[in-house]
Amino acid sequence: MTEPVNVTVTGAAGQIGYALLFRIAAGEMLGADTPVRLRLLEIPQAVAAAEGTAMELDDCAFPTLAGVEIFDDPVKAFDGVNVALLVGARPRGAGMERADLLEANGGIFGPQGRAINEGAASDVRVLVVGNPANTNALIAATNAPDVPATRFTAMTRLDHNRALSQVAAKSGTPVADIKKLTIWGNHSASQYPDLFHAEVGGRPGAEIAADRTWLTDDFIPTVAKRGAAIIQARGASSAASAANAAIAHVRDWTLGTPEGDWTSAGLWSSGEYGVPEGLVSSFPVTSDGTGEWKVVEGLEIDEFSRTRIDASVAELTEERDAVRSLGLI
Ligand SMILES: NC(=O)C1=CN([C@@H]2O[C@H](COP(=O)(O)OP(=O)(O)OC[C@H]3O[C@@H](n4cnc5c(N)ncnc54)[C@H](O)[C@@H]3O)[C@@H](O)[C@H]2O)C=CC1
Ligand SMILES: O=C([O-])CC(=O)C(=O)O
Repeated sequence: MTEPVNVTVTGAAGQIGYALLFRIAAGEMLGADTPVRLRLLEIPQAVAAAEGTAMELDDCAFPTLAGVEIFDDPVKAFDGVNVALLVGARPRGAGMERADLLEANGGIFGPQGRAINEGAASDVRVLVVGNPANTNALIAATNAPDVPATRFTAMTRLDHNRALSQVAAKSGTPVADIKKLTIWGNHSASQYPDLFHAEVGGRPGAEIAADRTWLTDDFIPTVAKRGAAIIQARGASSAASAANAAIAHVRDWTLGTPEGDWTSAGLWSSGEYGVPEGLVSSFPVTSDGTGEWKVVEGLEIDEFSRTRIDASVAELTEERDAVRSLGLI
């Protein structure tokens, strides 16, 4: 067995945390040969609940689980961290404006970014799940100036999986035969799920996208508003599907994406596809298993897609400007 990997999960006592921790401990994220040491970060009021989850983790007797520790201090929780899953965030409360939400989350992701800067292992990889995920990743990255900004990513894998499932239902093609879908932009209702470069059972995605009524009135809004639809139906936001997407994001990042396919992730832009440098935006990405995401290059973006990508990027720019004016970055 190799040396255990330190995995810190914030918001560990929340609903995504409960769906996530057991699968990480079972080896589904980093592989069955890689032991993990779980480090759970919670706010003081939720530490007791996290302790209950740790007891259950013990009771599973996972061979890949090398230990569980619980913290209410980010400096301690991120000391020596290799993989950080930033799930805990401040949900939007009644009467809260967007700026209030950004400010409240700045109070979480700023200190967490500084703690990662101070104590993380040199190979640290960070996935931000807590909303607004892209801008929270931007805040954390900006507060960690000694860690490469490309190590901070935001989760759009759930949107990617939702898009796969919608295309499978529309085309009658198994999910396994749908490749090269892309989520562009923000993890919000402005995101753009792009079918034009996809392969659907060996046929070009553009053939399915040719049904413009389905594309614009059904596919795009269904994917973009799926989070709200789940909340409406379940009375709580997506948890098991979000945990599943987080595991897939980290697994592909560290172990590699399948040959002949790509996935979607929110990455620190270096100007690809006209997305201003320093925004955390979703792109089509591959990984060769060396722990670096690469943006897929050279895709042709037509007018239809350009307008939608630009609209989502404009929203990211507004969020960036808002957190800048609040002094959070
Ligand atoms: N990017 C994506 O695709 C998705 C993102 N989300 C977001 O993930 C986040 C978590 O969702 P749930 O687990 O359902 O929420 P939840 O409310 O069940 O759990 C959040 C947990 O975070 C903890 N927390 C709050 N502040 C913290 C801090 N400073 N440090 C450590 N822990 C802290 C809370 O005590 C709570 O236990 C939300 O922001 C949600 O909107 C949810 C689904 C998909
Ligand atoms: O919409 C929400 O609050 C939760 C979320 O991010 C999603 O399910 O995509």
